[in-house]
Amino acid sequence: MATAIDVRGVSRRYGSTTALDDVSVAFEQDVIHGLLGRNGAGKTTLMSIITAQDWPSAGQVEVFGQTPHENEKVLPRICFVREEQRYMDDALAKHAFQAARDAFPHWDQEFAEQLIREFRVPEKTRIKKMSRGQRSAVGVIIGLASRAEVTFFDEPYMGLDAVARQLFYDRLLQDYAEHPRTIVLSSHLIDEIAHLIENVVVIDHGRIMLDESVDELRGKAVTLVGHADSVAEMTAGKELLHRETMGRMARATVLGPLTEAERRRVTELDLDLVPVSLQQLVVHLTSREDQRQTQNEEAAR
Ligand SMILES: Nc1ncnc2c1ncn2[C@@H]1O[C@H](COP(=O)(O)OP(=O)(O)OP(=O)(O)O)[C@@H](O)[C@H]1O
Repeated sequence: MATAIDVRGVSRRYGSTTALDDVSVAFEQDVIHGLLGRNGAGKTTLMSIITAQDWPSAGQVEVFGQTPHENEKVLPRICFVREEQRYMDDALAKHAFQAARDAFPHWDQEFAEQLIREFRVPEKTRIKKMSRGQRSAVGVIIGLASRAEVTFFDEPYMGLDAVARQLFYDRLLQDYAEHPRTIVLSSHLIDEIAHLIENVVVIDHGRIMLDESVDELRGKAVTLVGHADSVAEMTAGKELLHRETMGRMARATVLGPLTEAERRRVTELDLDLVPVSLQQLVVHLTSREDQRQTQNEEAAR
């Protein structure tokens, strides 16, 4: 698979704050990536640098093999939709759509009009006067209809209500299936976007903690549900991520795939194997990685 975005040794300091600390990561082409991390982790900073809206203090970024900064060959191929998108003071939604139509070579006007109807965007209202959700919808529509080869959504859907959010996820997946492209969705709500993403990049304190395919990640743990004694037998000696009991029943998530023999025993014990929550897995793996990095730093001192 080809690489769409290559970030090498990127750091970004704002005064005494290190927003990104020697970040190296590659985003594969034509894949939906999740860029996950807690508040202040460095997600927006990383996206701003890749999309040439900010400069790194050190390191390099390439999009399709070229530096995006001040590069007219690359910039029209990148769309960055952010929650607090700024528009001209008296701009109406139709002005924002018109500007996007001019900026993005693959813009699909018919698709944009369909989305405007579906998201119920009042085209003749000043964007400044719109509700937060309506403003979010303007960004989401631009992100989808631009069909940019690399599209970043920086939590633009946070202002959307449940119906509009579902609509965004549905349209994103449908359109991506017909027009594959590189999409990066940033969020701190992992389970909310877990069904959309194929690859997970987790950032914390400006450092990459995890970069893995969702399938590989899910294969790293199993959740067992059934009689508490049977669950206890199967989880003995394993690293436990989560356990809850409900009367005589238990539900436990353990790290590590099961062997063939263990799988047979699971069937004998009449236990159910259910999909693992990506959120639990990411939280666990990143806190473990965090401890490891802290220990390494202490050892180096
Ligand atoms: N322009 C700036 N000036 C000073 N500090 C900044 C600036 N932009 C970001 N930071 C700091 O850099 C760190 C990373 O911020 P960033 O916005 O990238 O995080 P984030 O992961 O997008 O967070 P959130 O999920 O809360 O949006 C934070 O500590 C933030 O305070």
